[in-house]
Order: sequence, then C-alpha cells, then structure tokens
Amino acid sequence: QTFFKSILNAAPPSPTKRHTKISVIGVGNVGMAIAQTILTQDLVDELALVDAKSNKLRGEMLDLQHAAAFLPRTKINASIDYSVTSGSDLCIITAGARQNPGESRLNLLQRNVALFKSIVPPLVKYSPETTLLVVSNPVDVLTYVAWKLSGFPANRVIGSGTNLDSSRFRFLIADHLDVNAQDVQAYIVGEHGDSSVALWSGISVGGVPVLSFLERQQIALEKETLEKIHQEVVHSAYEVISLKGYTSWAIGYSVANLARTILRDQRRIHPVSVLAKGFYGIDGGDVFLSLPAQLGRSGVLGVTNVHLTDEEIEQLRTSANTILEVQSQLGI
Ligand SMILES: NC(=O)c1ccc[n+]([C@@H]2O[C@H](COP(=O)([O-])OP(=O)(O)OC[C@H]3O[C@@H](n4cnc5c(N)ncnc54)[C@H](O)[C@@H]3O)[C@@H](O)[C@H]2O)c1
Ligand SMILES: O=C1N[C@](c2ccsc2)(c2cccc(Nc3ccc(F)cc3)n2)CC(O)=C1Sc1ccccc1Cl
Repeated sequence: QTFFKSILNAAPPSPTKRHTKISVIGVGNVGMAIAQTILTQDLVDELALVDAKSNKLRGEMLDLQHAAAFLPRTKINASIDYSVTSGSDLCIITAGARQNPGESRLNLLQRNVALFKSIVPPLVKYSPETTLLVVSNPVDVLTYVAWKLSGFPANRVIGSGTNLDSSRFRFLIADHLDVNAQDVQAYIVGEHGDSSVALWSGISVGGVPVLSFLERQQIALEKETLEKIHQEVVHSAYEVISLKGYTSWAIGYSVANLARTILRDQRRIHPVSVLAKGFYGIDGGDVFLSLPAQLGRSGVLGVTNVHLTDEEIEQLRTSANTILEVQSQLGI
C-alpha cells in the first residue's frame, strides 16, 4: 500500500508553468547568503550549488534541505560536477580566492581569472542560454573576464557591480532622513568599491527629488552631508569586514533581488555592471562598469541615459581607463 492513495488520473502539471533554475557557484559566506534568500523568497523550482570543496558543498546542501519543512518546495542539488547546473536560467558566480595578507589586488585578480577559466566554460556548456551574474571581486574586471570566456552577448553577462554600494547608500540616506529605505531612490554607479560615483541629482524620496524634500522638511542636507554619506558607504564595507571578517546578508539580499527581477522578468532598473563601452564617451575598449540598467528574463534589456555632470562623467572615464589598464595585463 502506498503511504496515501494517489488521486487517479490527476491532471498533469500546468504546461504553462515553466521550470526555473538558478545555480550558485561558490558556497562561501556570499554564495550561501544568496542561496538562502533565493529559497526564502521562493524564486525558483530548482537550486544547484557548486564548489571546489566537496565536503563543504554536501554539508551546505544537507543543511538547506533540512529546512524544507519551513520553505517553499525547491529541489536542491549540489556537486563538484558542473553537469548539476544543466539548464540554469541564471548562474551566480561567487567563487573566489581570498586576498592573502599583503597580496596585491592584481595578484588576487590573476588567481581569480585562473578560477574563472575553470568555472565559466562548463557553465556555458551545460547552460548555453543562461545569464551569468558575477559577484566575485574585483567584480567589474571579473565580469569582463566572464563575458570574454563565455562568448555570450553582453546582455547575458552582468556584474553585481555597485548594487551593494547603492543599497548601503539607500540605507544611510533613509536612516539620515528617517524614512523607509524602499522609498529612497539613489544610485551609485561606475567602479564597484572605493572609486564608485554617487549620483546626487538622482536621489529622490517617495518620488520627490531629495533637495526639494529637504526644503519641505526643513532638513539641512547639504552637498557635503551627501558626500559624507557616500564616504560612509565605503567605510562601512571596511567596518563590517573588521567586525565580522566578511560580508554576507546585504550582498545576499541585493543579489537575490537582482535574481528576482531577472527570473520574473520584472523589467526593473538596477545599478549593475554592464558593458559600458559607448556610453558617456567611454570608448577606449571593452569595459564593464555599473550604470542604471533595465533587467528582465533575457538579462540587460537596456541602459538608462541618466544625466551625469561633467565631474561624474570624468570619474567614470578615469575608472574605465584604470580597469582597461588592468585588463590589458590579463592576456584574455
Ligand atoms: N561584489 C560585491 O559587492 C561583493 C560583496 C561581498 C563579497 N564579494 C566577493 O565575493 C567573493 C566571495 O566572498 P566570500 O566571503 O563568499 O568568500 P569565501 O571564501 O567564503 O567563499 C568563496 C568560495 O569559493 C569557493 N571556490 C574557490 N575556488 C573555486 C572553484 N574553482 N570552483 C568553485 N568554487 C570555488 C571556495 O571553496 C569558497 O567556498 C569574494 O571575491 C568577495 O570579494 C563581492
Ligand atoms: O562589503 C564588501 N566586502 C568586501 C569583502 C568581503 C569579503 S573579504 C572583503 C570588501 C570589504 C572592504 C574592502 C574590499 N576590497 C576589495 C577590493 C577588491 C577585491 F578584489 C577584494 C576586496 N572588499 C568585498 C566587497 O566588494 C564589499 S562591498 C565594498 C567594498 C569596498 C568599498 C565599498 C563597498 Cl560597497
């Protein structure tokens, strides 16, 4: 006798419900925070995990599976064999070597490029129609590396870029103004990390440009206050690292938010790392930088032509030239 009497002639599953699948490569602090958020938010039918450490991989898979009683039903697989990623709609790459004490960023980059040469080709082999979402650092250069190694059109290779920078920026502005961060629209663009560019003109609260909002609320928020908030975005990254040794929750939620927009074809605009050649006079070569981009099931649907001041454009071009110089030494 089966455990329960099956319903004879049960209707087949709805043909219109398309099976969705995400693969996460790298099950470290970042990869597992992303995986956990994807499960909690019921974003996919299937989640595949890949890492180089098989014991850690199996341990993380089992630990997630044991939460099944509290989560929407999602098939969770894990393997060091990339065939487990077959048919992925989205492949999120968080695999990366840790920066050794005193190691130069270029040396770290060269180690991560070597990793990508072993990661990207099998992902492409098993999911030729997937979109690649790169999180590993240095994220703008590694997104370029993933694009070159994949042979994909640029719309299907995205870097998380300044998505985390912008979410920290929104939190800090919201905290300063005592409003909900979901009602704060604010973009940081350009190079992820220390050299990012905050777009002051684009900051709005509930659709009201921040400057006029402040006049109505009689809150003084001069330019230097905004600059201090941008500096705090950078400082807070170092503070979190000094306090807990890594970052996970904010990057986990911000990348899962990108996955939701892509998988559900939301056509929302996010600050992410895209092929920026041709925008704002960036024409020295193929370089990925963050710009507000519309995302959907096919990846990047378009890049907004947001107004930038001459100073902001100059900062983008400087970042582009720095990145192009680093890329020229990679031999890719
Ligand atoms: N873009 C951003 O905003 C942002 C924010 C935070 C962290 N990061 C970056 O994300 C990356 C991961 O950070 P983390 O804290 O999770 O690091 P971590 O060391 O905890 O995890 C990295 C994982 O990658 C795995 N790995 C290494 N080589 C591999 C390979 N060849 N194939 C598959 N997996 C492999 C390791 O086994 C490890 O589990 C780092 O590069 C970090 O700088 C980026
Ligand atoms: O929140 C972080 N944590 C990291 C981190 C996570 C685990 S170990 C280090 C971080 C924190 C601080 C600095 C820093 N620098 C860095 C630059 C290039 C690399 F290739 C690797 C690391 N990285 C990785 C990272 O990119 C972030 S966001 C971040 C970093 C610096 C400035 C502004 C922001 Cl919004």
